Amino acid sequence: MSELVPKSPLYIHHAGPALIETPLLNKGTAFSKVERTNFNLMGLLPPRYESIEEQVERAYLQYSSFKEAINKHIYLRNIQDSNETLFFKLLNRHIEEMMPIIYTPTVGEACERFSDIYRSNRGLFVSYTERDQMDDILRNATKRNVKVIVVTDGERILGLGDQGMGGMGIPIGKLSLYTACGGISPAYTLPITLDVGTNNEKLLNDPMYMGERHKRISQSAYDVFVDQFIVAAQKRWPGVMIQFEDFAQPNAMPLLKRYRNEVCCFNDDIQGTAAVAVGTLLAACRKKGEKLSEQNVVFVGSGSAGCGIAEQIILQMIGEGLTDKQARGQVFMMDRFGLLTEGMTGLREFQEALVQNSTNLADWSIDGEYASLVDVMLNAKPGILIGVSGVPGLFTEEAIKAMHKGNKTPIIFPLSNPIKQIEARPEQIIEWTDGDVICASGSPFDPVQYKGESYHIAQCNNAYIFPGIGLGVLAVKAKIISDEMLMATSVTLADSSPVVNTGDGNLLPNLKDLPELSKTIAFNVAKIAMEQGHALTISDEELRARIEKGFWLPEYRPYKRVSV
Ligand SMILES: O=C([O-])CC(=O)C(=O)O
Ligand SMILES: [Mg+2]
Repeated sequence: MSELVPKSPLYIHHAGPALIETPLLNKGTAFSKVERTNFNLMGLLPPRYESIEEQVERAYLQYSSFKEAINKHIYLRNIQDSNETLFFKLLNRHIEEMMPIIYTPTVGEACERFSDIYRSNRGLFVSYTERDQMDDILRNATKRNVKVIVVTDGERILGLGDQGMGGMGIPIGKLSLYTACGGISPAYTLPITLDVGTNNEKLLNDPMYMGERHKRISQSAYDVFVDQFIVAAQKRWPGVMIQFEDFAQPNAMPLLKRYRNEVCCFNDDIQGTAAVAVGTLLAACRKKGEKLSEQNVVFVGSGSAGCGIAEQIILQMIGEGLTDKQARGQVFMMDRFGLLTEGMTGLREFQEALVQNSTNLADWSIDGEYASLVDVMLNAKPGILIGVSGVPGLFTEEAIKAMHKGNKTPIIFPLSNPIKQIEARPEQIIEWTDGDVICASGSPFDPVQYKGESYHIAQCNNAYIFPGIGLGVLAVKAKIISDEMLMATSVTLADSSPVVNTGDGNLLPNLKDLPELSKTIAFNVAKIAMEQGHALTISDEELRARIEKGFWLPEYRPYKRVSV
């Protein structure tokens, strides 16, 4: 359809080699004869004129010649750094195959080996030692009209811990999905890494490591530095949306609290993961014909992601009629010491609100001093188990079997990424429950074959959520991102569950349907933003038209030269 609509020309200054070397503008062999003449490109390209379709075909052949996922990743990143339109066309064509390559799980390895596989620059590296030049650094961004920033400090990359400057792979991967699935033009996106050092000894001792070679700076210096960055970014691109990504627990929640009412921002690991988890849980409960508020829920992992999901579940349960106290009584948080209970010391503020009180546990029988996962399974008889620990193997056979004994068709989500950090693999969970389970994971898995049946594993990943948030925020220029806007994303996701809607099919929409889902999420997010007075007010038709018209598609536009 889009091919049939004549594209309006883009007026550009670049010409000659500089044009071919600008990834946002480069068309490679697709530059027409007229363009090659007008922009001084004659002789710089092989003589044949190709369509983007032909370019995609060649790129896919080259891509397929690589066996290892990391080499495929390097190849795709190279295309992205030389021709963004082609990169996104290729990605759109093969999203199911390529998402695990540009995103989790392969992006985890790309972060761990960032310095080894480094090819060319993308985004901004804002390092602590260069903080006096912050404004200059931001001015150097090759994109002038930035609307979405994903920023990390590399301290908690997926479940892989501190990757220092190598964490940059994550903002790059997330923003690729903003474009591929959320239609945000790559001209509007900017990945940023705040390099404040690393406590990863392996990196500090690695001669190849390209980041700042010192331990992470002190908390007080860190707070001032992040503040300086947020202020500078808002000054450079007023109203820019900022997604905090993969910050470690001690900083993630405080940063969110500090900025969420001041600037348009959210934390993907706390709020994005909570939104996708609640949306997927709502769909799973509807599939069972039950309510979320009827379930006991157990978390393995009580960091900011786990507690973020727990609070969102509690809100949902309250919405379904429970009191706050009743809802909290149904949510059980475990960390490395066992179940979080009243009176435990050393808990963070956001964990304090989620401890179990002793009256609730009065009739529990447990083996040791603290309740183990098996104890919790046997006593709480949860319908839902969620893993956000980053520790592989924590869902043991004994615990899963104990859960299944107390609950028919349990809902089990091992969400830790990448795959090597997962609490239990889907095929194990299916075997231990004899196939009587609803399972979703954070990273992608092939369908599991068990006793002649095929089990599709939903990928309960915040990628279902954040592209739509960005699209909605941009459509109405939202000033902040409220809890209600996030809640709307969960409900939208649950409402688009194929199995809920048709009684058949998967728990979550297919990845190739993400652009359409993002548009619906964007519409619902923007509506709430307008209702709450966080955005400009426009009619539904206008909103729909903006989302549709603003949705960037990877097609080459004709170029005209800016006359000087
Ligand atoms: O990046 C992903 O796949 C999901 C996520 O935010 C995380 O695990 O930190
Ligand atoms: Mg993350």
